[in-house]
Amino acid sequence: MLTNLKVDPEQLPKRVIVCGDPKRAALIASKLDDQRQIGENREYHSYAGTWKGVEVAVVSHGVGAPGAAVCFEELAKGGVQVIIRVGTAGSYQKEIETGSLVISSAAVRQDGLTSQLVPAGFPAVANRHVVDALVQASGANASDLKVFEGITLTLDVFYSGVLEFPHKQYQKAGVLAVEMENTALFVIAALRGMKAGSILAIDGYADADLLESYNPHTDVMAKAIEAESLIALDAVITVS
Ligand SMILES: O=P(O)(O)O[C@H]1O[C@H](CO)[C@@H](O)[C@H]1O
Ligand SMILES: O=c1cc[nH]c(=O)[nH]1
Repeated sequence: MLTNLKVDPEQLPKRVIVCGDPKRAALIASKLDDQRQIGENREYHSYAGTWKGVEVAVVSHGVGAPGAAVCFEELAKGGVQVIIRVGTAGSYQKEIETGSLVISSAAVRQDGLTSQLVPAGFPAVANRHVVDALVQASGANASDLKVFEGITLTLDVFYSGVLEFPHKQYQKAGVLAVEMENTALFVIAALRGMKAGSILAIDGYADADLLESYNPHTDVMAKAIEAESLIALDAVITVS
């Protein structure tokens, strides 16, 4: 039994969709055939079923890299081979508007977790086959939504303290979006031999004021999350 997920590895499919929010996990899982819950403990809610005839799991990892890392490590222990994160993020570029999608090709390691796992120069990169599969699946599922591909940033901070967010320098460097778990996913996947990728629905422009207007519970976001979920499900079953 996987200790924190409380999932029996024998019941765990080798292809997994992960997301922060347990309710989003339930929503994505509801699209599967033969859907069943295979675990529930803390923020980790796990489901299994089939998508277009292929066994897939959906697991929530909560907010932030350390808790998510526990999830990703236990999925690796359970024999998982392909993981795609279906997340939300703030935009770093004005042309990437609310409701757009971003496929992360790599993530800047501004989190604390990965610096305790690997040296500073170790890259956090998505698997190229997973990125390709996400781009391919976007063609069929994104319809009128704009889809971007590029570097994202992972931060530990959601509400700032007395220090300023590092948004401006990364906006200038061409980073597309900011979220809180991609580096943990990409580094742990590299260490444990899993293929990982991430697609993000944009919930606003990330400047110092974003958190005052932050609202991921709108119709525009629901549409983007629906589209990215279908894209990720199609992609996760095509990666070999
Ligand atoms: O929507 P999820 O997948 O949780 O992703 C983003 O949303 C959370 C912050 O509200 C963080 O977990 C961040 O990475
Ligand atoms: O970390 C996050 C997640 C969503 N939106 C943000 O602005 N930041």
